[in-house]
Amino acid sequence: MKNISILGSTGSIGLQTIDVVREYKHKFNILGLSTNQNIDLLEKQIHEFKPKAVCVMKEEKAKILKERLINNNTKVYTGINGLIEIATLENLDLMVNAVVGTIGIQPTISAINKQIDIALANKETLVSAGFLIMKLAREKGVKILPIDSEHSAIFQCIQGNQNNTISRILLTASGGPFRGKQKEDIAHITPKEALNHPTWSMGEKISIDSATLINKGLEVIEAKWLFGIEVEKIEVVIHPQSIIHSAVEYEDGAIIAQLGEKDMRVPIAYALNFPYREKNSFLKLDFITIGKLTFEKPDFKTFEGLNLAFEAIKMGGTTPAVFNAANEKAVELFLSGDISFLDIIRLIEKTMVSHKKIAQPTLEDILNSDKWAKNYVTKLVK
Ligand SMILES: NC(=O)C1=CN([C@@H]2O[C@H](COP(=O)(O)OP(=O)(O)OC[C@H]3O[C@@H](n4cnc5c(N)ncnc54)[C@H](OP(=O)(O)O)[C@@H]3O)[C@@H](O)[C@H]2O)C=CC1
Ligand SMILES: CC(=O)[C@@H](O)[C@H](O)COP(=O)(O)O
Ligand SMILES: [Mn+2]
Repeated sequence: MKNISILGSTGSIGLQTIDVVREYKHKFNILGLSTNQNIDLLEKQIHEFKPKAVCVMKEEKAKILKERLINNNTKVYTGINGLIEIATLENLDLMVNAVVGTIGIQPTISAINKQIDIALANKETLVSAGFLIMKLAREKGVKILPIDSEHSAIFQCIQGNQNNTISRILLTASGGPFRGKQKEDIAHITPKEALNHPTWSMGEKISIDSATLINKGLEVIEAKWLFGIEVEKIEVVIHPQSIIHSAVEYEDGAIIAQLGEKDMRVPIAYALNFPYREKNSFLKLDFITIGKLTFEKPDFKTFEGLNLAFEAIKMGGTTPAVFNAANEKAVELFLSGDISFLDIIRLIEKTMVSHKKIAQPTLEDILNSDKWAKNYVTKLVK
């Protein structure tokens, strides 16, 4: 039995992780769960899995849940300290980080310090603090197992090839709901249109990131840290069918790709069962039904956010943290109807220009830069 905690168990990845646990009931025991505020769903999960402890980020919601669980053995925590508690519970073997945004940084670092392996969906954590996290994980001998579909694909393609040099990573992208559009076509699109992802069903924030192609920018940075590869060797390829989840080219010209249905439970199950592949009931890919797979160059002119991501990682230091934080805040403002779709990019750019980079940041510098960038974007919009 592997003891796991799921941070963000009420979200898209969280729920699919729960599904994976149901699929392999005999293999996993849930010790901890967490939500931002969805206590109704968390309560159902508590009754099903009887975890030792849960965290409800919002204090007022945590209070209500505590009252509902008066005769229950599950402990209810709240706030960032509560989230860290769930990430570091005694006897935990694996922490699944499925929260959205940089709130995931501190629990990840705390779990690594306790030598708990991480299954990581929360890409913002690596984009912002990748250098510190990967260094700490190496020092503590902790595994960071990717859940993000492209990174899981790359991770699968490098198994058994660790002694060979990668010449190129082919990072696939669906192109999002506005693939093929010009800037003027997307200037006035609504959140509903932007949330309509062509191939995946995901949480709101990542869906908007896919629409701006910033998701791919975040993923380039995530891949750099996870696989220790220069960004110059990462090529973004638009692949509208989302069947090839990414590929790795070696020096001899051989390209190894990972393919599969558009089902996040496959990379989640791989991370949870690593290094084993366990049988499951998930839908399998049928080549004949797919017919053909196509590829295109990304449109950097329309989707400038992708350029900004490359710029941010080349600048290094606290710049990727600022790029990420400005995006997080701008996406929130777009979803609440306060700014337009193209404002997302304008706000990130302005924030990056005004930022005074710290070249060798500590964790505190990164958390401060994150806070600064989010406040800066808020002020720009007021
Ligand atoms: N969805 C997908 O298919 C994929 C997602 N990812 C990445 O995985 C991560 C999660 O994405 P996704 O599942 O789509 O997101 P969702 O928005 O669906 O879920 C996020 C989860 O985190 C909780 N949460 C949100 N804000 C906070 C906060 N401030 N403090 C504590 N908990 C919080 C939510 O609680 P509540 O329910 O109360 O809102 C929810 O449980 C993201 O980093 C995303 O980029 C990567 C690849 C694919
Ligand atoms: C499922 C997954 O991993 C997402 O990150 C997905 O890749 C988003 O689709 P885009 O390729 O459109 O960004
Ligand atoms: Mn992805």
